[in-house]
Amino acid sequence: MATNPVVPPASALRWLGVVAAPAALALAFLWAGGWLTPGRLTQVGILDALREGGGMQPGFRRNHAKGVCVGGWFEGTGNAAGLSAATVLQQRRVPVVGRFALAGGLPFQADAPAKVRSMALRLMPPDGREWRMGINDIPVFPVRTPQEFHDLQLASRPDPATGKPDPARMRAFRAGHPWLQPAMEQVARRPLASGFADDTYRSLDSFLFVAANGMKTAVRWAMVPVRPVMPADGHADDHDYLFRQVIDDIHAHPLQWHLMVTVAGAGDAIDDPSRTWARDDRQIDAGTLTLTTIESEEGGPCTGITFDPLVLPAGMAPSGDPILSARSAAYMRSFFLRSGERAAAPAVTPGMTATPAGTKDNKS
Ligand code: HEM
Repeated sequence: MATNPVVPPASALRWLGVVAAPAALALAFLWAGGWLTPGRLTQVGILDALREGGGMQPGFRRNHAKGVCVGGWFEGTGNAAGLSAATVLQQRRVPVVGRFALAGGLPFQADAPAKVRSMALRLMPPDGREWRMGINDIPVFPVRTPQEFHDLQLASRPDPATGKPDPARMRAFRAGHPWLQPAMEQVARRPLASGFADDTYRSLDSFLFVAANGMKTAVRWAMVPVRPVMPADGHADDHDYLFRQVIDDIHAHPLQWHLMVTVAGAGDAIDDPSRTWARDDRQIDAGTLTLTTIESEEGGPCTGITFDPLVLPAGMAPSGDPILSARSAAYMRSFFLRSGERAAAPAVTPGMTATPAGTKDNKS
C-alpha cells in the first residue's frame, strides 16, 4: 500500500528560508575567526603572537611600527620585460610611495644597528596595474611557514624579568626546528650597513613573473643601493639616529637603488623563504628606484594603505610560498585594527629634534 510522503507545511519552509542565510553567515564568521577550529592558525592568532613577541601600540602597524613615509619614482630598464608583462617593468618612469621602518610592534623603540630595517613600496603606473612590496634587510627569512612564524614570536617574547627573550625558550624553539638553524645563523651574522640609505632590502619570498606568452619564471628580488655600503656604527647618544640620518640624506640629495631580479635555478627552493638560492643564479638589473621626499606618517601617504605583497600587477603572480597569503591576511587585519584606533604622534617626523637615547620609553 502506497503512503503519502510527509510534506512540511509551507510556513515551516518559509521560516527555514529566512533563518538559513543568516545562520550560514554566522557560521562562516565563526569559522573565519577560528572559533570552530581552535587549533587552526588565524589572522587573529598571528597578530596576538606578534603582540606578545614584539609589543604593540594602538593606532600603529602591528609589525614594523616605527616608520616614515617616502616618495619618488621608479624607472624600468626594460631588461625584465621578456620575463614579465607587468607594465611597471617597461622602460618608463612611474611614481612611488614608500616607507622605511624598523621591525617590531613598538613605534617608539630606540634605533640600533642590528634591528631589522625595511623598505616598502607602491609603484603606480598610469594604467593602474600597481605593484606593492615589503622588503627586509636580512638575507633569508628565519622560518618557512606561518605556524613557525607564530611559534617563533611566542618563543622570542620578552621575559618580564629581563625585558629580553628567555634563552631557554629560544633554545627549545631551535632544538625543535633544527632545519631553521642555517637561516637563523645567517640572519644573526649578516653584515650590517650604516643606515637605511646604503642598505639592501630583499623580497625573501619568491614570486612568479608571467611573460606575455604565459611563460612563468620563479624570481626573488632585491633593492641594492647605488651608494657604497658603509659599516654600521651605533649612535648610543641618539634614540632615532637611523631615521634622522635618512631624513638628512634625502634632504641633501636623491637616494637610489637598483632593482636586481634573481631568476631561480634548477635547485632553488621556490616555496621556502628560509633557504638561500644559488650564488650563480641569473641576475637582471630591472630598473632604478629614486627617492626624493620624506614625510611623517601622521597624515602621510604611506599610512592609509598596506604594502600587501599580493597586490601584484598582471604579469606577476604569487609562488606557492605559504608565507605570502598569511602576510596578506595579517596586513589586512593590522590595517583594520589600526585604522579604528587613535594614534599618538609618531616618533619620526622630518622636523624632529635629537633625543638622547634612554630618555624615551622603549616599551611604549
Ligand atoms: C607570516 C609571516 C609574516 C607576518 C604574519 C607578517 C606580519 C606583518 C604585519 C601585521 C605588518 C603590519 C602591516 C600593516 O599594518 O600595514 C607587517 C609589516 C611588514 N612586513 Fe611582514 N609579516 C610576515 C612576513 C614578512 C616577510 C617574509 C617580509 C619580507 C620581506 C615582511 C616584510 C614586512 C615589511 C617590509 C613590513 C612593513 C610594511 C610597511 O612599511 O607598511 N614580512 N608584517
